[in-house]
Amino acid sequence: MSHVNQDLFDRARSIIPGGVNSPVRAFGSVGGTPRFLVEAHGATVVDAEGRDYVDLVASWGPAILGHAHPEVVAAVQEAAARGLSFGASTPSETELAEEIVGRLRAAGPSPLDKVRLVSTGTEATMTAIRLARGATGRDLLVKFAGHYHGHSDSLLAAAGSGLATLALPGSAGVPEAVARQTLVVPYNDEAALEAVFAEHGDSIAAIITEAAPANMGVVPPKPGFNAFIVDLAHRHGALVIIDEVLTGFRVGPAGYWGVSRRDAVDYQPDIFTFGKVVGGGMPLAALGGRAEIMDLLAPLGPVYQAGTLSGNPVAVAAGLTTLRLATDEVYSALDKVADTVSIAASAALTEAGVEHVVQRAGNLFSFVFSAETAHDYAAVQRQESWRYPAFFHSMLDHGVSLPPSVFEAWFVTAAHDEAAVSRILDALPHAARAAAAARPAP
Ligand SMILES: Cc1ncc(COP(=O)(O)O)c(C=O)c1O
Ligand SMILES: NCC(=O)CCC(=O)O
Repeated sequence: MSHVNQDLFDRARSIIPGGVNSPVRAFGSVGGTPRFLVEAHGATVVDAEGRDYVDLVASWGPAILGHAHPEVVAAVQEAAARGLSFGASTPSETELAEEIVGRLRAAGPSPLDKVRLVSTGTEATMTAIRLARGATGRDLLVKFAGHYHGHSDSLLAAAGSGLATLALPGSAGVPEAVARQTLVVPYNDEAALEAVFAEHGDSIAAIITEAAPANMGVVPPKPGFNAFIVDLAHRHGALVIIDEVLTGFRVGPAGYWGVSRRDAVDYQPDIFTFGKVVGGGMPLAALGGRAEIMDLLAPLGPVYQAGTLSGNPVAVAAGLTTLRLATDEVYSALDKVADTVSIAASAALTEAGVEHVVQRAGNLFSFVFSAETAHDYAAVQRQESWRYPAFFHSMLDHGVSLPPSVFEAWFVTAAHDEAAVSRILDALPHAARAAAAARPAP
């Protein structure tokens, strides 16, 4: 038995808190040794012991074309050879902004006129909130329980992703005065949202929502819920921030907003946030909205936002090339892989007698170990989540890397070809039987 991953983890833990630079990587809720990755191509990741896995994490979303797509790598190499960072405007950042705006416009009348590039999803949502507060002159923010919008102070209350995995209600270090400015509402609950607006409507700057939540597992909005949010907020003079950091340009060419339009659901939010796919695997994210809101940002307006590495030319090259390669055919391929894998996983769980529901939003999906579809964070938390570690480790033993938490979506890529999918399908029955045999901790 090789101990390379364990040795690397021990060494990392002695010098990096928890051995990781982002908590979700630590295998905290599934146990065992995180795989230290050294390479990734297409649908495959390779660990430091030389073992390869079919990857269903996709760098938590960005790798929509698969890892190290040759054209993306070539674009990055070319850009790098011309200079890593200038701290000045470049032609390509305007091209990327045009590509983002154009994608939404192609899907219908769009509230996205202007875009600013930043480096992480956290920065995008943090800036969006500041902008909403600047635009409205109000302080309160409404977010939904189980949604994750990055790790800025205002957004860690009842957050999904790593906080769900580690069962943390929020974070230490957030000043009470800041925490009080965030009101948390159960998701998909129109009455609860109306009650919050009835009480605080005059003071609410914005509601922020994941376009389709995928950080407590996947919990799609009920039909019309996003439109309801926008209508209610606008009636009270509040703005709506649609967070598409995870869904944007992954579930469709115009993100989940575009998917909703295809289903004849129209809503016009005020600010969008994007990340992950838009940077093609490099640190790049964006926020955008109507011109009169975006022009409140410095240097035109009074809302300050900046970044030494914002619009970094190497990251822009990765993002622009990725988006240009992410054609309608790519999105159809992703949908098909998502269908095949989710149906097969469900069949395997049924065959093994494990109660579960497939939760799905576009090509994003996950499973709750429960008899009922989950519409909110409380329902997701009620599932038999103790079944997941056995399921996860069985998949890993059979060469498939899943997100190491039941509270995360599974990510497919356009590089999941027949061979990759058949490896997943072969692994599933074993994992389903392991989930069936699992028992809750005493
Ligand atoms: C919906 C959503 N918003 C924001 C973020 C934060 O992005 P980042 O990790 O790039 O800061 C994430 C994921 O990390 C996310 O899934
Ligand atoms: N769904 C979880 C994420 O997207 C976050 C990844 C991270 O925080 O490392």
